[in-house]
Amino acid sequence: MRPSPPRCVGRRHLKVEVVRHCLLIGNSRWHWAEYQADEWQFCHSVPNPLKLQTLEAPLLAWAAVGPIPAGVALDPNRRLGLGDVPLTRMPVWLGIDRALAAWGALRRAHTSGMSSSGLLVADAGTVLSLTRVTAAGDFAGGQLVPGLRLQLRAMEQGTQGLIDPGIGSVSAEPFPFATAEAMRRGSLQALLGTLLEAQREAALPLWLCGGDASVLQEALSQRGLDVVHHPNLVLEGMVDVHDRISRAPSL
Ligand SMILES: Nc1ncnc2c1ncn2[C@@H]1O[C@H](COP(=O)(O)OP(=O)(O)OP(=O)(O)O)[C@@H](O)[C@H]1O
Ligand SMILES: CC(C)(CO)[C@@H](O)C(=O)NCCC(=O)O
Repeated sequence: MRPSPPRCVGRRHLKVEVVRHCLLIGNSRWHWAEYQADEWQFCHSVPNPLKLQTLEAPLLAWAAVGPIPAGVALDPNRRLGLGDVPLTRMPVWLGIDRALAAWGALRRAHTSGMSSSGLLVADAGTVLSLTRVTAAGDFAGGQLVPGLRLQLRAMEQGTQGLIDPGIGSVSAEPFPFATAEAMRRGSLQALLGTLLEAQREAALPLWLCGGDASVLQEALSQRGLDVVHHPNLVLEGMVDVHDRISRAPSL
């Protein structure tokens, strides 16, 4: 997708290409797609309203599941909603990040000839969302479970004796002695169990994205389950949806 032709400034051969952005406001972090030098790159930051003010050009598109800080001016005409995502049978309450991840995966599957059946898409973010889609693009339900970091935080908040050890490497020991290690191992096991069981029940290829995807992919592969790992499915889906909208003839 090429968002706009490069702007020519001054002499005929001097081209200045404006960097363009899409933004997904997540529950904890902000996720950016950046178009520069003919390619899209993806990065993740803490919520960063200041960056919005310093962009060279207005956002191409944005969406949000997390809070939009007061005073942040985002163009409502550039906001993507469920109606923009070419999936069917989506309930109105579905999170836009789930729809975009599912669309990103389905699109990739079509392109690579992997779409004979449906897909199970896991977005391992603040909440790990599982979203099932049919090969025809129908939303077909899912599951939601607290993500790794949220589980650790919840254990501190809900108890007297536990302290959130923060994200860090998870020990290979299945039954660690140390509390912090036991919390991390237990939280990872909860996600692995959810994914293994869901994949078994759905009998569909499992696609994985989100902040905890790489640690999960490695652990799943050790347990004999190969997943399709593309960390930025949500942003890829968003860029594609924006591309379709901007190419569509206006009425
Ligand atoms: N620098 C980081 N800051 C926060 N979380 C991180 C970081 N690096 C990896 N993670 C992991 O990423 C997970 C959060 O995933 P991600 O950033 O994709 O989602 P999010 O923006 O927090 O939420 P959403 O799912 O709404 O997009 C956490 O469980 C955490 O373990
Ligand atoms: C499930 C989350 C929190 C995942 O980010 C988000 O997609 C959301 O707020 N969804 C709304 C409820 C739903 O998707 O069923």
